[in-house]
Amino acid sequence: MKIAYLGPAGTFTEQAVRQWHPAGAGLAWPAPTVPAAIESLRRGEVDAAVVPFENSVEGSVPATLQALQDAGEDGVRICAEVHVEVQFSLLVRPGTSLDQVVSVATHPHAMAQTRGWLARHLPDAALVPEASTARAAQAVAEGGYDAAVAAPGAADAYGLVPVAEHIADRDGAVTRFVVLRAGVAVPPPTGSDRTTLVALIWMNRPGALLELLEQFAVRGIDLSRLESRPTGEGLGEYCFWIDADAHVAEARLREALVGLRRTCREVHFMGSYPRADRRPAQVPEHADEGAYAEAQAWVERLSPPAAASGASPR
Ligand SMILES: O=C(O)C(=O)C[C@]1(C(=O)O)C=C[C@@H](O)C=C1
Repeated sequence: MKIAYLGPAGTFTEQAVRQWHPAGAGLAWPAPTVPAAIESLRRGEVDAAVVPFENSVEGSVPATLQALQDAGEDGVRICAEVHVEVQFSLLVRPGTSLDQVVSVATHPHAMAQTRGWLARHLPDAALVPEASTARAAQAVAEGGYDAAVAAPGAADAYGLVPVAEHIADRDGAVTRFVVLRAGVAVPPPTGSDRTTLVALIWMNRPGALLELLEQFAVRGIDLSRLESRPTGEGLGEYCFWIDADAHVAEARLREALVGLRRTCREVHFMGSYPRADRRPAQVPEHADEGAYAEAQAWVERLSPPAAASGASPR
């Protein structure tokens, strides 16, 4: 399997690839940006793309959400997720000391997670955003900057050394990565699944967001994430990214999707896939498969199809 990921070698995304597909990691293609990884999947040059989705401290990764919004429902789908614990080191060329550092490069999400440490220890340093933490480390090796905030493992890849370790402002940060594929079947339900949707509601309709949430609430579906993002169509035009703790094969989610489709301007199905933490879904009794099957059968008994009831249309 050929896998594209946000490169170069040494990113946290590469760690996610190793976790998801240890055998495929050696052949993986380090894409320069998230959109480039997704585009290579759309063009059929790779079988999967692994990209960062959200971080427990800094929130969602805009480049990924935007690229997926641009790709639309028919482009690519999420088929798995991977959680990676992130830890940051300040990497320099051998021989550089902390007081010699006047420029620091890293990915904006890594910058945000180490902002306090950088302000305390390098208040005068120029902070430069780079495409990834490993790209920043590579640029330090090339002489472009004095230091990079990167994964500890990136030091070996680029001949750098840590001048400081564990520099995150909060311990235990986790980044959630998603595995994208094109033209493959939805993975079967496992009892611990998530479904990602993008919904565009009628913005001028009072109660439209409440109506969207009700589709899940009345069917006993827990939402683990709800985020509004601009659609790009104009000021005040938003779409909602939703993570629902259910699988599209379950009756409760299928009915919720019917409700969303009827009441929203647009709904995009981005994939149903197993949760990385394998936490079993909490399904209330009134929303389990048995409850839906029993209720459906009852409705059918109430009004049999016209032909079967013997009624002749006039
Ligand atoms: O630059 C990397 O190493 C990445 O894999 C990207 C990324 C991100 O987009 O959040 C992943 C995890 C860290 O939070 C910092 C950067």
